[in-house]
Amino acid sequence: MSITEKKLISQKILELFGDDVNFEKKLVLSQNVLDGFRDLIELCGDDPTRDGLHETPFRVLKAFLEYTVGYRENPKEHLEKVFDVNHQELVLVRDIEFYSMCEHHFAPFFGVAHVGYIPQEKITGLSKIGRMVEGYARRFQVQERLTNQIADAIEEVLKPQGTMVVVEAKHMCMCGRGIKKANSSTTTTAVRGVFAHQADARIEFLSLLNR
Ligand SMILES: Nc1nc2c(ncn2[C@@H]2O[C@H](COP(=O)(O)OP(=O)(O)OP(=O)(O)O)[C@@H](O)[C@H]2O)c(=O)[nH]1
Ligand SMILES: [Zn+2]
Repeated sequence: MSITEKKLISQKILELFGDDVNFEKKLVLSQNVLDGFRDLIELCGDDPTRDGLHETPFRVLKAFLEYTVGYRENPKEHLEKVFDVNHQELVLVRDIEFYSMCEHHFAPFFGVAHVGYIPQEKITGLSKIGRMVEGYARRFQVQERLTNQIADAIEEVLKPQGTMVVVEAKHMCMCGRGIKKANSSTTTTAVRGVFAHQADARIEFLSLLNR
């Protein structure tokens, strides 16, 4: 790579991490990552210097920062905007779309989360539940952990009577490679408080979901 190209790449990395206190470390890591992606392209059988692929390693680096933006926030904090409203029945926010990254293959998995809770004293803004889901999804994940983290965040911040989360997702690592089951999808649940102890509460949640 020419000196001009190296300078250009350092400039782009500076734009990404210029404000970061660990800039020097991130510069070295980024350069290593770019070298790694170039090697990967070559290993797969293509030429990393050809026109269409030349800028791909940097694009992939940027895309990965976007897939994992959740590491750079505390998703629970979104829920902390609470209101004291006397509502003692189920609040269900359904079909919250998310896009996550399987930690085993770095392949996407995506779908919807349905998040329900029965408040005690506090409720939160509905959009904040979506923001919290996004914060946990945008990491290297497995679906079960994602499901539990969503439930635990609601429990910890809102201290409700109970929380129930259902996550439905499609895993590209099962569709496009490996076992290649393109139509398969996975459903996971997490229940806390009254949802763990009372079948009626779970039935109400599921019947609303299946309407
Ligand atoms: N439980 C769970 N498993 C997942 C998730 N995402 C991917 N996996 C699984 O992680 C497992 C990794 O298995 P390994 O045998 O180590 O890897 P592999 O040889 O690539 O496996 P195959 O996918 O079967 O080809 C696979 O069975 C995946 O289906 C997830 O969110 N939850
Ligand atoms: Zn996977």
